[in-house]
Amino acid sequence: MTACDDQPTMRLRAADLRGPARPVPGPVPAPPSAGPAGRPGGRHRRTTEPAGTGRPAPDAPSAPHAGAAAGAPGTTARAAFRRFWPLTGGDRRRLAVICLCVVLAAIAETTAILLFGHLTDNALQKGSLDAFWTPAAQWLAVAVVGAAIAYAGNSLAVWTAERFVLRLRAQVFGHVQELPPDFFARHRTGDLVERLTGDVGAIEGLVVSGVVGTVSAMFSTVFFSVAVFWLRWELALAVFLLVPLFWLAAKVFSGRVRSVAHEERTADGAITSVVEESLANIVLTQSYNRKSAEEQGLRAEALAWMRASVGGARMSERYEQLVEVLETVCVLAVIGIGTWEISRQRMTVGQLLSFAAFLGYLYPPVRSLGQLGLTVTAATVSAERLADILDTPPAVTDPPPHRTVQPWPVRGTIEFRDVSFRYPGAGRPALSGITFTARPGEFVLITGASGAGKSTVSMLLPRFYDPSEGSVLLDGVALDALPLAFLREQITLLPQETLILHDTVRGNILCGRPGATEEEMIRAAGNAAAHAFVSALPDGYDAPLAPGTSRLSGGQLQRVAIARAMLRAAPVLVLDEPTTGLDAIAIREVVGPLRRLMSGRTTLMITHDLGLAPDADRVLVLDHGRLVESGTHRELLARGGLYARLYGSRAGSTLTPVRP
Ligand SMILES: Nc1ncnc2c1ncn2[C@@H]1O[C@H](COP(=O)(O)OP(=O)(O)OP(=O)(O)O)[C@@H](O)[C@H]1O
Repeated sequence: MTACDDQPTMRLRAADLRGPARPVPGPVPAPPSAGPAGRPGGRHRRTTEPAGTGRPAPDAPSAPHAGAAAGAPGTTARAAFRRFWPLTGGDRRRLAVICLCVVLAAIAETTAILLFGHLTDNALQKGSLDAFWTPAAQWLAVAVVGAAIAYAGNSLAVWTAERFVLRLRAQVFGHVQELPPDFFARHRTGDLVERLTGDVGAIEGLVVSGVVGTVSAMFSTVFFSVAVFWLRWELALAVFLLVPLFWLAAKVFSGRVRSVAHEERTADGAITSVVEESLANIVLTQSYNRKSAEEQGLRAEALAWMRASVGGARMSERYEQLVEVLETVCVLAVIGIGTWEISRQRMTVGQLLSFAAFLGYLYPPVRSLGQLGLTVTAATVSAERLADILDTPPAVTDPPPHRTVQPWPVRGTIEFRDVSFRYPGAGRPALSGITFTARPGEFVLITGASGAGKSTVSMLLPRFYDPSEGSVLLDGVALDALPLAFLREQITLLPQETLILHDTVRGNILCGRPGATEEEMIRAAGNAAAHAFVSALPDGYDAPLAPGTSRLSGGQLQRVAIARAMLRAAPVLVLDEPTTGLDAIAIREVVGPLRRLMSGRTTLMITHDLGLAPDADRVLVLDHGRLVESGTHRELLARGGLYARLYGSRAGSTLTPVRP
């Protein structure tokens, strides 16, 4: 699901903000084009289809498709509303103008219906053309002005709703980007995508469209109610006695809305996840003949979605049909009492038709108000899903101003001082009491068995996490006293998997230092031994790349990443298994550029491959999160401990040392 998928939803909702009027069903005629909104046959629809599904939304209890609000499970709709309302900050005046437009539109509709009654009694019934022209002209004028107001209000409403979505999505997306890696391990990407699209749109449905729709419904209800009481208060009273039935119906149905909404949102996210993960693993799928397994996975999620969707639609339809019956009861009551009144000459046909028309216009807003509870109940589901993201604190933040150390020209001394670290929720620490120093320009190689804690060391340097105990320092300054952006500018991280952006080769290299010149970029590519193969591409540096692209080999992609790191020119370099996944030939092509990249920088290289160990100024050996050996390659070999065993057991390194 993409942001674009929200568009029709938004448009539909905003276009319906005013709520189309609905003529009385059955034999009672309604004015042919009563109001400025010009929706005589229109069906009132406040809720929306589920974002991205393109499925039409039924009226009331289809609220599950519309839902929105905020907070952890159990949070009230009011708290949800309060949480997201501040995002309307810059648009309150516009909201006021939209509300004014809906009020004016309701007044225009009321006026139009009164003119219709007048025309019926004075022109139609008497067959007098003279009595036709003036009210007809007035009606036309009201219709034109009303149409202009409705257009202005709806256009503004669409714009305001979209701006809200823009802001909310930016807020959630901004927050997501600060979250620690373990958050992404706990949440499926597809589900997060769904939250950033469908759930964000649903919250707009509560906060912006919900407010405007409620104002519209309230004013319409008041105007049309006053009009029907003014026309025949006894008749109006009889009809109004039936109104609680509508509220009762809405209340009865609200119970199941929440669970259906939750099921549907979760199923939406699961489908997106399955599709996204399956496409990302297409090579695995094809090479291991997993096609039918993947299809079954999608089918299972799609069935869950179908069940939730059908359940929601059926519930909606039951509610819809019940309301139809209730409306018919009201209409029959009006016709019966009206016929009685006309037979007693206490009412004209024009008055009865106007009355019926007002009732036709009155039901949609009354229904809207009745549905509000359902909509809000469903809306909290999306809010809970977003709150799950927004309430997850970033693992690290900038230090408070009084603790912030001002930037300086960093030399690159890295110090781990008695560092211990446990991943959130993990049973045992990944690192225990690690102490070492890497001086400017030194090459420190960190090795150990799988799971020993090597990669965790690399996580602490750019502060993806802070140590549970002890501290990490840069040039003697604790990392948590540095502005995050400054700290991360000083460190270049080349993780195990080559990170490629969906961009051109140029864009991929320049993201190392966005302001760099073309010359600097080409020089970096040259030093990374990438210039030759990039130039040979049909589009050269403008060739598009994408994660998992097959356009370049693994070794070539790694060299693009090295060019990016070269351009960044940070004093500290962290290489996490820089040759993983590369064959011997590719590794040989990468080693030269790597050496140039490491030159003059403090380098921590995390690797199982000990081919470069003789080059290292120091080798650190980790075992079960502890630093068990530290020294040069020769010293550690001579010691005959874990390192000697690791070195002896290697099946033949692919990295070529400089020193023997
Ligand atoms: N996000 C996480 N949550 C909980 N535990 C984790 C997490 N990431 C790693 N661990 C655990 O922390 C320990 C150290 O993991 P780490 O990835 O640092 O080891 P490693 O030495 O780099 O292993 P490898 O060589 O296989 O990459 C392991 O026991 C691992 O299971």
